[in-house]
Amino acid sequence: MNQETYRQSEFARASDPSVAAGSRPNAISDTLKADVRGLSFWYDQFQALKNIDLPIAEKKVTALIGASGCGKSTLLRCFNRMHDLYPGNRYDGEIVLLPENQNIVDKGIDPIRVRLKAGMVFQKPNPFPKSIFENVASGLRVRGIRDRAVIAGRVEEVLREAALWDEVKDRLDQSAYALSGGQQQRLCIARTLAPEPELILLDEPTSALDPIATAKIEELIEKLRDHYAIVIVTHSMQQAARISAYCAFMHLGQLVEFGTNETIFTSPKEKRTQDYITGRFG
Ligand SMILES: Nc1ncnc2c1ncn2[C@@H]1O[C@H](COP(=O)(O)OP(=O)(O)OP(=O)(O)O)[C@@H](O)[C@H]1O
Repeated sequence: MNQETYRQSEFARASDPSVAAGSRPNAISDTLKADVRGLSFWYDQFQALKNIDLPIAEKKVTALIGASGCGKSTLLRCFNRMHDLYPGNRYDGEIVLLPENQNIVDKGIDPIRVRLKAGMVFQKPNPFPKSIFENVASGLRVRGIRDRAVIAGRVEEVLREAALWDEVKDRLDQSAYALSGGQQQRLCIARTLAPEPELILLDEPTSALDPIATAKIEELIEKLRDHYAIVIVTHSMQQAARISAYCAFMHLGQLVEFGTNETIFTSPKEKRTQDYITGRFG
């Protein structure tokens, strides 16, 4: 265990007296970027998440898997407080962002600030009806950056990071809608990277794309994971196996099993996990 990981596990014990040393569920040896602790969530009367404990490792991909309706997207949306847009929705428990030790589902924390820290990319590419340049630049202006040279430099930087620069550098003023679906999705990823998020949330980011565009997004995720903590919802077991370091299998709002990619796909402990990954249900 490295020093930072040790410090964090000590922190987890110290800040949660109900968790005895060494008995914390789903403990991992990697440095944590976020820690979901006893998280429950309600859409009005309906409880969609039940007491979830889930560590999110820094600079790794964590995949949320499970049958339709099990709560994957609901959990992902808690990380950027998207549920706050609807009154009646309610969280209980914590998602602690580390190392700042901030519970991002605490009502006292401004959801807009949370969204700058946790950027989300959706199933269908959703660029703004603006130019390619403006799609990325608008994320910087939200952060209060006004200097045109700084904005132009950062736009180029993130378009390069999103592996899109070479394809768009000569047409930055064109509408984002003129791009292919795969390019639009990489533009949405660039837009998410612009304000320098701490966490990247991907909700089935390739489900609307063809195999070639999917491969490009997966290549991109493999590069981004060197720099960011990434949480991805995917229905593709092959995709989860290819790109994730950790997997969380969910069922009916509960986290049934969490482990390294290798454990989940080769020797899951729970029969329900085994049945799902082998295609026996879902
Ligand atoms: N806005 C909402 N209001 C009420 N219930 C909702 C809402 N959104 C989702 N649900 C319910 O919460 C549960 C979890 O849904 P969620 O979309 O998180 O599942 P999922 O695992 O992401 O499914 P899928 O793989 O089909 O996207 C489901 O029972 C769903 O019907």
